[in-house]
Amino acid sequence: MTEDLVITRPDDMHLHLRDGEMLGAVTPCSCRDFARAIIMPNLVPPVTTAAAARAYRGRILAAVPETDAFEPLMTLYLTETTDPAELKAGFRDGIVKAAKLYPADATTNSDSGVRDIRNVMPVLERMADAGISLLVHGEVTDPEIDIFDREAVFIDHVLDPLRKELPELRVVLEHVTTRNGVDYVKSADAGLAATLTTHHLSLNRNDILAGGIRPHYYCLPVLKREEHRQALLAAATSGDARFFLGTDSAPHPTTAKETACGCAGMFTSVNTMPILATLFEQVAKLDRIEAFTSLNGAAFYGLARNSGKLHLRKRAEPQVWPERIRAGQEDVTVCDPGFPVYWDAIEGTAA
Ligand SMILES: NC(=O)N[C@@H](CC(=O)O)C(=O)O
Ligand SMILES: [Zn+2]
Ligand SMILES: [Zn+2]
Repeated sequence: MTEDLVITRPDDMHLHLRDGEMLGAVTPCSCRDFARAIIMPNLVPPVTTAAAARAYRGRILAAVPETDAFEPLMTLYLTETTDPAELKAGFRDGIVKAAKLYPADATTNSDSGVRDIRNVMPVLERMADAGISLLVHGEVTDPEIDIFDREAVFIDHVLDPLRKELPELRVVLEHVTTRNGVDYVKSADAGLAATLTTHHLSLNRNDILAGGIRPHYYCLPVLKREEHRQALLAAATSGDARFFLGTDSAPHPTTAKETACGCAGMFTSVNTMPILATLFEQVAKLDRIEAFTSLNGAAFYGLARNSGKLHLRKRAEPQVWPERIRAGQEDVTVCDPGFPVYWDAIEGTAA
């Protein structure tokens, strides 16, 4: 049985590549299937200047295998002291594609993030004028708010008022995890889009907690109920151009996940495309996978469509990936989607 689906080479519009040995280990995993990626700036210290973004881009390119072509699209980490002129200059030079808003302490390496959105309004106004997109980790950090409600509360209390005040600001609600988030994006006329992750499309909160606690399924925003996963899958497979793939592949050493207080993040860049082909096939929407992974995101960012192709091939036997990938002295555990995957991503042509 050979069923080949040939699609435009995908882009990953939300990716963590880290730095050092981890960067060296995980970058080739993204290059295999993806032509470009929006690179998250939450390094330690964070990427807050155009010069730091340029240097980081150089380190990423040095980790790209010679046989691959991969374009890192850099972002700046917004802080309460971000200089709008610096951001605009980086954008004008083409090195900076967007700025990322992390509410302080919302997620991995977000302690330099924004404590009060009022404090960055002057930067956001300049971004709106210049057409620079704001990418948001959309969760409030108030300890009074239940962790499963933090995205919905962020939308109501932060995002919606912000968009009313600055309707021209282009916003990506990153890793949207709830029906509320999907409905909110759909309700907007223009200038609002959302990325959807591999793991939020594949898994729900039972996968973390039922039958034993599974630290490899812990990520932020945390996995939600099945009804939310269904809403995300419906959005991803709808063809609606406001929804596109951002894997949020976020590698942490296995030792930092399998511990009493484990890090948030799943490593999915290796197997995202086969997992997505399986999910889209399950709902008879394989014809929509190209829009979701390869067309919608590029259109939002005003990028040309990739000329390379990716072949997705149906297999007789389920896929087996290495359980872990070595990264220097550490290793990273590959995300197990929890269902058999009968697709391969093969013969990616770069050109
Ligand atoms: N998604 C995650 O669970 N973790 C990300 C940060 C983020 O995207 O929020 C990371 O950098 O580890
Ligand atoms: Zn995030
Ligand atoms: Zn992320």
